[in-house]
Amino acid sequence: MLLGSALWARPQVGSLPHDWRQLLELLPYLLAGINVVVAHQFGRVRLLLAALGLAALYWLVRTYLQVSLDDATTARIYLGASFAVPVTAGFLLLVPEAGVFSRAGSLQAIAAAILVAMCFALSTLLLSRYGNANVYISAYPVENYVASPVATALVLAVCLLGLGLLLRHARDADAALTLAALCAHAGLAWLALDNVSVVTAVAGQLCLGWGLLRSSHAMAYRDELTGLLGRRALNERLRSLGRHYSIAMLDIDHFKRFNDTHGHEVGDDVLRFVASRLQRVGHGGTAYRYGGEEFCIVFPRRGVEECAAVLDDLREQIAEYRLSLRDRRRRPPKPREGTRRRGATRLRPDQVSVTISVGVAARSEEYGDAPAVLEAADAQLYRAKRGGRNRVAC
Ligand SMILES: Nc1nc2c(ncn2[C@@H]2O[C@H](COP(=O)(O)OP(=O)(O)OP(=O)(O)O)[C@@H](O)[C@H]2O)c(=O)[nH]1
Repeated sequence: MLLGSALWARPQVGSLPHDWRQLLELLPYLLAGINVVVAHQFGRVRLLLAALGLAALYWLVRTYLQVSLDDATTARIYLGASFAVPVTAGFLLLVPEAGVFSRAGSLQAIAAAILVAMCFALSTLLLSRYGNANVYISAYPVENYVASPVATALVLAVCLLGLGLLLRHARDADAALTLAALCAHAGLAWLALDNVSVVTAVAGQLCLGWGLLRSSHAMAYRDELTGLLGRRALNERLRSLGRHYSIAMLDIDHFKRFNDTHGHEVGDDVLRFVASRLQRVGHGGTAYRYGGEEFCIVFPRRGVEECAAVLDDLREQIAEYRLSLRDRRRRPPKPREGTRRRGATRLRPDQVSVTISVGVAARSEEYGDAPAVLEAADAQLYRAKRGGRNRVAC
C-alpha cells in the first residue's frame, strides 16, 4: 500500500509549492535518521543498515543519476546500485538479527559494505565488456521501466526469499526489509519519471519504520520462544474484559523431569509445539504464555462448560501427539534404555509425548473480577494436578 500510494502521489509532487517540495526532498534523510535512532535503541542492526543504505541510495540518485544513462559513469553507478539493492537486501534477510555494537553486528555491516563494493566492481566489469546498451532495456511491457533484466531477476528472487521467510517465521523485520528493497528498486527502475526517487525513498523508510514499530511491539508483548502473547499483554487484556468470560490456566505435566531426561532444547521444542496448538484453540480464545511451562487462555463471552469441552479436546490432541526427536545424539543408544526413560508407552525410541493439566473458571458473583477468575482457574489447575494430571478441572 505504501509503495502504491507513493507511486500514485508522485505526479502531485510537482504541483506542490517550492518550499514544500524542498521539505519533501529532505524527508527521506529525516526518516532515515529516526529509523537509525530507533533501530539502535532496539538493537535491530539489519533495519539500521537498511535505513542507512536507503538514505545513501537516495543521495546517490540525486547526486549522480539525474542525467542521461548513456553517460558511462552514470551507467556504471546506475547498474551497480541496481545490483546492490537486491544483493544487500538478500544478505540482510539471510543473516540473523544482531546487536548494533556487537561483533556480529559489526561483521554484518562490513560484509554488507563489501557486497556493495563488489556490485559496483561487477557493474564496471560488465559495462567494459558489453557496453552501455545492456545497462537498461526499454522493451519491457511496463512503461518507463529501465532496470536491467539481471537486477529485475535479483529483486524477484529477494521478494520470493522474503515471502518464504515470512511464511516460515512471520517476522515483521523480514517484511519491512523486503518491502524497502522493492521501494528502492522501484525508484531505480522508473528513474526517468519525475520525483520518483523522493516518493520511493519516503515509502521505503516508512516501511522500515513500520517494521521497527511492529518488531518493538512484538518485543514488548510477545514471548520470543513460542511467539505467543506474553504476560504484559495478558495483564492489559485482563483490564479490558467485559462481564462474561472464562479463563483457563494450563501447565505441562512433569516438565522438569522431561527437561532432565531429554534436555532443555527438546523442552523448548515442546513448549513451541504446545503453544502452536493453543494458538489454534478457536472459540474466540486467545492464548498467552504465562511464564515457564504455564499458559493462559482467555475466552470472552464463553461459559465454563463450553471451554472445558474445547480444552479437553485440546488436552487429548496434545497427549496423543508424538514429537520426533530430530537430533539422533539425544536418542537413547538402546531401545530398552529408551523404554526405561519414557516408561512403558507405545512410543518409538525417537519419539516423545507430553500431557497437560488444565484449570478453568468463569466470571461469576463469587469471582467478580479478572484477577479473582485467574486465581480460581489456577486453583482448579492445582486440583487437576492433584487429581492425577492430564485432565481438565472446572
Ligand atoms: N526447556 C525449558 N524449560 C523451562 C522453561 N521455562 C521453565 N522451564 C522448566 O519447567 C520446569 C517446571 O518444573 P516444575 O514447576 O517443577 O513443574 P513440573 O515438573 O512440570 O511438575 P508439575 O507441574 O507438578 O507436573 C522447570 O524445570 C523449568 O526449568 C523454558 O523456557 N524452556
